[in-house]
Amino acid sequence: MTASVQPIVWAGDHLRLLDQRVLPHEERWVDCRNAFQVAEAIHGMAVRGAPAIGIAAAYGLVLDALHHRDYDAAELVLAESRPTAVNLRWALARMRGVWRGGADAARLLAEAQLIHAEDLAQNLTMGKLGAALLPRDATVITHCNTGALATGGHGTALGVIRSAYAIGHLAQVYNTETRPWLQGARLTAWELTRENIPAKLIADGAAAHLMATQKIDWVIVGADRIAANGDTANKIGTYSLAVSARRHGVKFMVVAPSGTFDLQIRSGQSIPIEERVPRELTEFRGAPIAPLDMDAWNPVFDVTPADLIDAIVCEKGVIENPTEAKVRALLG
Ligand SMILES: CSC[C@H]1O[C@H](OP(=O)(O)O)[C@H](O)[C@@H]1O
Repeated sequence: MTASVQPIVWAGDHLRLLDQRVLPHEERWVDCRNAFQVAEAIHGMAVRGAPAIGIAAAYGLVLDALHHRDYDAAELVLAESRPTAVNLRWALARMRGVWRGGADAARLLAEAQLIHAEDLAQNLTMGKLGAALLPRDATVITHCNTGALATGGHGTALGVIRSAYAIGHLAQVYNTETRPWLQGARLTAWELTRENIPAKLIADGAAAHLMATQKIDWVIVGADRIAANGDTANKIGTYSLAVSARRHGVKFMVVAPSGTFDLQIRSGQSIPIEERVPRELTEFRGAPIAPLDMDAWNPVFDVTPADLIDAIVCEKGVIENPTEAKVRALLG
């Protein structure tokens, strides 16, 4: 079972990206013909989501290889497009391994397409593993967008939700709006409503009240980088969801493929947190929300300590109550 939407499409000599800046009310595509244009699409969040930006970056290298452009320059501009999601660097490293072997554009394309296909397969595996942790007719909260739009298809946390719904283990989703970029209100809502999965949108600030007043079984989120000890960087607001979940006896699940783990860093303190421009907070689509002279601080990720996480689901298996020993045992 895969989601109907495919936001990343290889079109023979260019890459087509479903522009996530204008969903859900407009379906517009961005056509990229070189690595720089893919890097711009990643930085500008036309394509976003940790696995999706890794997949897009892999295709970006192919675009430049097709025209025999400098590989190192292409890799650098892509690597610098966003700092937190380690999947970007993981994909670039995997492609470099192939290029170093003297690969031509056709071989690089095959590897990019393999990364893309493997991500979908991993998400379907994680969907099954995560759905099995949920009780029948579960009620869950999810944050940001972790669906087909953020991955190679099906999704990570939203993939667990899709898989759980398919087997009767899901009665209700509450998806947070996820300010300031509204991945939840615009993208997760779009994916859930297209598939008639029972969901209610909530303000980010309503999640703790929901957990305090109603039976919530799990909070299920994605990840952008997971340190060796299980500390997890994810969309801003994830940490406060984890604190509220622990306070109210709600279980907390992180869903991420193995390409999201960064075993080079031992704790979340070493994860670079992306800060974006203040106007993403003070405006929405160019319309001012705050006074024009209002400054803002706009970190777009935070780190949830491993001791607030009940389970990390990846395609290699489930890590319950994650510790460095357990993470390394599963992921080497
Ligand atoms: C499937 S992981 C998606 C992950 O990426 C999102 O961040 P962004 O929308 O800024 O790329 C968010 O942290 C999601 O959990």
